[in-house]
Amino acid sequence: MNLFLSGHVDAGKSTLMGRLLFELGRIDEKTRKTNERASDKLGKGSFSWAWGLDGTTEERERGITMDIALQSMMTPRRQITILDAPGHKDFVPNMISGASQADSALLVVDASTGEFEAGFQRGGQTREHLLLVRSLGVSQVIVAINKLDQVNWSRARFEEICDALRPFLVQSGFHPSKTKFVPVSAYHGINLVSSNGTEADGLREWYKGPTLTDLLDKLEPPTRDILTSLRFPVSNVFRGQGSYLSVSGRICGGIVQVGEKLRVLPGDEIAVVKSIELEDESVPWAMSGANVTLSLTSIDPVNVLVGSVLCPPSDPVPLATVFTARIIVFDIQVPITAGTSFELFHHSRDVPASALKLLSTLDRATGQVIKTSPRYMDFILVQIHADPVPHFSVLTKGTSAEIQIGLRGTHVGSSSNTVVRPIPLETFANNKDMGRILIRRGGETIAAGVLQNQCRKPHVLMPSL
Ligand SMILES: Nc1nc2c(ncn2[C@@H]2O[C@H](COP(=O)(O)OP(=O)(O)OP(=O)(O)O)[C@@H](O)[C@H]2O)c(=O)[nH]1
Repeated sequence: MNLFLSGHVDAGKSTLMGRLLFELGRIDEKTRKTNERASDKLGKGSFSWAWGLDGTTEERERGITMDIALQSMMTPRRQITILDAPGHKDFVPNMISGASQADSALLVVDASTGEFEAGFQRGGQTREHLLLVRSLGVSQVIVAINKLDQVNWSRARFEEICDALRPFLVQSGFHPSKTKFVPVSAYHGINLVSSNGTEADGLREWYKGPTLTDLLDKLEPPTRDILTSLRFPVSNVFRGQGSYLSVSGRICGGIVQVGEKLRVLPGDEIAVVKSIELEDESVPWAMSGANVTLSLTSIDPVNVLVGSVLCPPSDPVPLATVFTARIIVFDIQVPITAGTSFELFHHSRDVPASALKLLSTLDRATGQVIKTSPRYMDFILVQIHADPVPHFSVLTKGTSAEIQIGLRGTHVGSSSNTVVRPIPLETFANNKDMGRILIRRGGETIAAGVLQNQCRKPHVLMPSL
């Protein structure tokens, strides 16, 4: 399973995972001691557990996670790949890339006084992460209520936080039966694998439920579509051993085998799979859902980028610059209108785009069309009279709608011309993993959606606007 670790900045995600990996035997005592000594030296002793995950020097010096760190662990019944996402607002795009590879989520919240509230208020990362994760198809979430040692293991505080989160989780689309809460102290390693020991006395007085590991062990394994054509969106590109080019990411459909020829989209290049690495082991094949690294030959590295999609030459993903999508608008202040510009996120790719047309509004619960074909005059009237009633041509918070989206051009070299480059996009009906998009504006996620269909357009040169 791919477990997406999320939460507000400093909630204790890296500490929790570092400690859990240690308790489960993935980090040995020697490494732990080395991390402890090195973090003490930098005056960051409290981050020693996080060092198991925060790998780069900058991350360690700043004490924050910036990129997606991958780790794996075994609980008694599950093999879990952890995607540790950055909690800091500036790194939400990295987080989206991680969330789009996940099957389930572990949300860490800080129970200390005022901290949960800061993360949960509007603009806090707890809300945004939950919405994003659900929009990207994750339906199971475990909420670890952390740092309970700081509030004397208060049962009232634990329940207060559960009560605040429950309605929000339901509103965001998580089914209550797939939402679990667990009290923990990551730093002291309490209730991660066990709640034994005198330090956990305060917790045991009122809590007899499962540990975090028990809950991880009971996550429902996702179904994998292995009968569809291979879809491999590239989330990282690096030089591998020898002269090979390595790409990593999650297989979003089908099976990949060593020796297979794959088309790299966008483009006409064909690469050959030299080897496949899964969980640090070389394997002859891997299937949908696995996070793998592929070594490629016969390919010029300039043709493979983060966001490229690898697929069989006989069944390529369609390329598009214009397409329709069904979206749900998040809690926004400035409405979306025809012409609104934004950043479109699709797996690890983000491109400038805009809403070309608002086609219809939909009932959020049933998906039924409420209104279609808005007239342009309606839009003008709304603007002139500043009509406060949410109108079809203006998408306000909470609305669901079908819209047409067009990619915008990017400048090429020093010329004033912009090029609209088509990107590989597959409909949600064809492949659920490949058909999801997120829309962000000014550093804030304003909507999430699924792809309905693509309008194929030739690769065109457009004058800059
Ligand atoms: N008292 C106490 N402190 C904790 C606990 N868990 C984490 N901390 C402290 O909280 C601080 C932040 O922990 P991190 O693990 O770096 O937090 P994070 O959520 O990974 O932060 P980002 O990577 O910046 O998003 C560190 O000083 C930890 O020692 C806990 O259970 N109890």
